[in-house]
Amino acid sequence: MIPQSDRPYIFINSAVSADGKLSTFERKQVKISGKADFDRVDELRAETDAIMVGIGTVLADDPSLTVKSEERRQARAAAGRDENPIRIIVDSKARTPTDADIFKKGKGRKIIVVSESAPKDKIDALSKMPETKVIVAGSDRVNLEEMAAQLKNEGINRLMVEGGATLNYGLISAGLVDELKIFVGNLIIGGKTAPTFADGEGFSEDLIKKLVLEDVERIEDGVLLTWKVKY
Ligand SMILES: NC(=O)C1=CN([C@@H]2O[C@H](COP(=O)(O)OP(=O)(O)OC[C@H]3O[C@@H](n4cnc5c(N)ncnc54)[C@H](O)[C@@H]3O)[C@@H](O)[C@H]2O)C=CC1
Ligand SMILES: Nc1nc(O)c(N)c(N[C@@H]2O[C@H](COP(=O)(O)O)[C@@H](O)[C@H]2O)n1
Repeated sequence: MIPQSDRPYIFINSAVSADGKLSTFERKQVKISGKADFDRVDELRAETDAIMVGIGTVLADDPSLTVKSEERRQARAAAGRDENPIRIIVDSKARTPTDADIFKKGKGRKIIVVSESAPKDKIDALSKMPETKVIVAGSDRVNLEEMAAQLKNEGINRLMVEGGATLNYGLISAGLVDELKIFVGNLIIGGKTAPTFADGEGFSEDLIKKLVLEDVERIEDGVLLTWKVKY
């Protein structure tokens, strides 16, 4: 586990259904959050240095990961920051499409984190995208600890992760997550193959992660839970 001083402060924000799912079994995006929760997420985005998702989320949702409020974008610009936080994709094999929305929507830096196993032509194509840097960490799959240290060197002190299920699990099992913000919405999605908050291989009983509850807040018909991760 790398010391917190050598990496950004990392928190995950996710919206789950009452049965803990992130999306449907077809991996179709679901509006779990209502207007008030999306606005809370927008404020969190505006306050962070960078936002990260896994390639699975890019291929499923094609998110732009921009700050939606004009006022918040202007406040960032007035403070000498880019209008949007740095948008980061964890993408071992460099599968990010060059026509993805993160390249088409909003200004600001993008970082694609790949492994040494990524095809060179794909890395070259991504490196040529405007305001985009490709970082290599790990041999076959992205090494998340190495990535976190490199992101600190890029000047990122506060990093917001927005899923998905595999990346959430990978970061938590690598001991890289400080805080979780989980909005539990008023719906049941169901499905044994639908992504949950943390998928991956799962922890054996002795390695299960324990959390400390920091806050509980009702937002419309859902609940926002804030937890710190115990290591
Ligand atoms: N409700 C919500 O708040 C959110 C829901 N989602 C949903 O989650 C689903 C996507 O989740 P996943 O398919 O699990 O994809 P993911 O977004 O977690 O990306 C997983 C990919 O990350 C890459 N990766 C590279 N190195 C890794 C490492 N060391 N550890 C872990 N991952 C690594 C791998 O290529 C892996 O396939 C979609 O259905 C999407 O709609 C995604 C984000 C937020
Ligand atoms: N906070 C939240 N609530 C939901 O109900 C959601 N479905 C998500 N999904 C995440 O938001 C991303 C879309 O971002 P853009 O609107 O394109 O900027 C999506 O990819 C998930 O990460 N989040």
